[in-house]
Amino acid sequence: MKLALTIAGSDSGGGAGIQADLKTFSAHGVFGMSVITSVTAQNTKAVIGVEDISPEMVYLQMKAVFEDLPPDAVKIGMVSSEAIIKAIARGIDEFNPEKVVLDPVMISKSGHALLKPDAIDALKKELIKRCLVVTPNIPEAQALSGITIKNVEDMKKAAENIMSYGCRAVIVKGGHLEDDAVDVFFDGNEFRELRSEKIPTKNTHGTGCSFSSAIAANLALGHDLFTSFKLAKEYITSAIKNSVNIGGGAGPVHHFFNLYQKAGLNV
Ligand SMILES: Nc1ncnc2c1ncn2[C@@H]1O[C@H](COP(=O)(O)OP(=O)(O)OP(=O)(O)O)[C@@H](O)[C@H]1O
Ligand SMILES: Cc1ncc(CO)c(N)n1
Repeated sequence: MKLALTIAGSDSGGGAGIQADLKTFSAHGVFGMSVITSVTAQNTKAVIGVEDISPEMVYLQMKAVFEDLPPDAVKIGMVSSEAIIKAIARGIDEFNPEKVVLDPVMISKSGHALLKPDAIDALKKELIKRCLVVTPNIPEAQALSGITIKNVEDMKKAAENIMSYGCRAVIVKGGHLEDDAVDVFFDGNEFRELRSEKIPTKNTHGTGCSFSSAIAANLALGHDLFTSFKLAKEYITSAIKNSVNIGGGAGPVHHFFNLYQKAGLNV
């Protein structure tokens, strides 16, 4: 059994954060574990409260997991504050995971800040260099690079800039582009693009979380980074196509666990 760990915030609505990550791991047949950084009171419409877990408790959750259940890959999502970033950096340095995917979550789809503005500097200086790949969406790539992004060329410039903080690859996600959903991958040598048609739906809660968790799950399964990106892009496209129209706001993407299909059952 392969193991994957998510270090992220809890979404009470079940569509993003820890909940989306664990559903994604299960859909890939990977055993999921969690380090909770923050608890959000959230649904498809809004975030109505946020309470951070103490940095020491974030570190202790990492210690408990790594000392007994060393993960094959790690995904980091909402980190909330500089103190939590420092606790995660301490855990990474002590336990040395090889494959870390960082989704630099800043603002929820409903518009609520999930990272304190003064923590962006710590994200750049303390976390990015400890990660294999960073997966910003367009507003996050703009905030990290200082480059205004209007098209794929700008996405490439931003990816190059973010690489300078010391990760081994960057994927700038194009879900916020007007036309096709184009994601740009850069590993310091070459740029590669994966494109899918924009699916016309309001139900995209959890796309970014599920996408980065799918990359981590595929890395845990032993795929190389670009293959993991390609598989994750297929997974998220399918999850958005099958997104669920629940709640009054942006409904969640759907995660398939195909064990029933494997057993020949049609449920
Ligand atoms: N409407 C859509 N149709 C097709 N693909 C999409 C759509 N929206 C997002 N994607 C894809 O989903 C993945 C996640 O991208 P997105 O830019 O939505 O992340 P995000 O903004 O970080 O998500 P979140 O708001 O959950 O944090 C990318 O591969 C992107 O191309
Ligand atoms: C806890 C959490 N993490 C990430 C996101 C993504 O926007 C969210 N809405 N909530």
